[in-house]
Amino acid sequence: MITMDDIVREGHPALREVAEEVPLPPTAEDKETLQEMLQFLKNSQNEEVANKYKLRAGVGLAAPQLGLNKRMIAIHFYDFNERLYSYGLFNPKIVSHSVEGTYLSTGEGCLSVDREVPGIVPRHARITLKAVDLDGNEIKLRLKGYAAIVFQHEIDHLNGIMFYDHINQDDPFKAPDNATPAD
Ligand SMILES: O=C(O)C[C@@H](Cc1ccccc1)[C@H](O)SCc1ccccc1
Ligand code: NI
Repeated sequence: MITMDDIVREGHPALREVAEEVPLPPTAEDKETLQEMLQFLKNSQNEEVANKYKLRAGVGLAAPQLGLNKRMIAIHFYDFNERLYSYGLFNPKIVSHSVEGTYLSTGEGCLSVDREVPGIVPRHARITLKAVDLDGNEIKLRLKGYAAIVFQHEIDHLNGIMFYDHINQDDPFKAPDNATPAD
């Protein structure tokens, strides 16, 4: 099972690389890895398992955070309306996005960052994403609000981008133009 020991921390080169497309159909190994990434998120949100294995809660995980240069992400969370988002995705791609922006008023964190980095992280308010899921199906997702933020955070990891790269260094808590908070 994946534990925090498997998650690389800032400074590791994998977090600053552009990850490679995964050849499809996926190998059994790539499929197994993505399934383990999804299981990690479920484990991290289960109090008993998280305490036993000292897991930090996570709603998303990208393969580069395991030191793997592969375009794979796992997502697992319930949004504010209790809708479950649970996906293992190969080669996710944002195909369109809104001009309007959004952000979490409390900022963002990252399982690969063992420190608080305060500040607003501007994100697209709505995105349309295409990917291949664990069953090999091509899927298209239209996302907004918190869900859009989580998927953008993970897809950033595939492009070597960390959440704090987006924070306005001159005024970290300045609300971005044309943006409304998601929370
Ligand atoms: O490091 C990661 O990629 C996982 C992040 C994803 C994330 C953080 C902030 C905003 C959107 C996505 C972890 O989930 S950080 C810990 C966490 C746990 C529960 C809720 C929000 C953040
Ligand atoms: Ni992260």
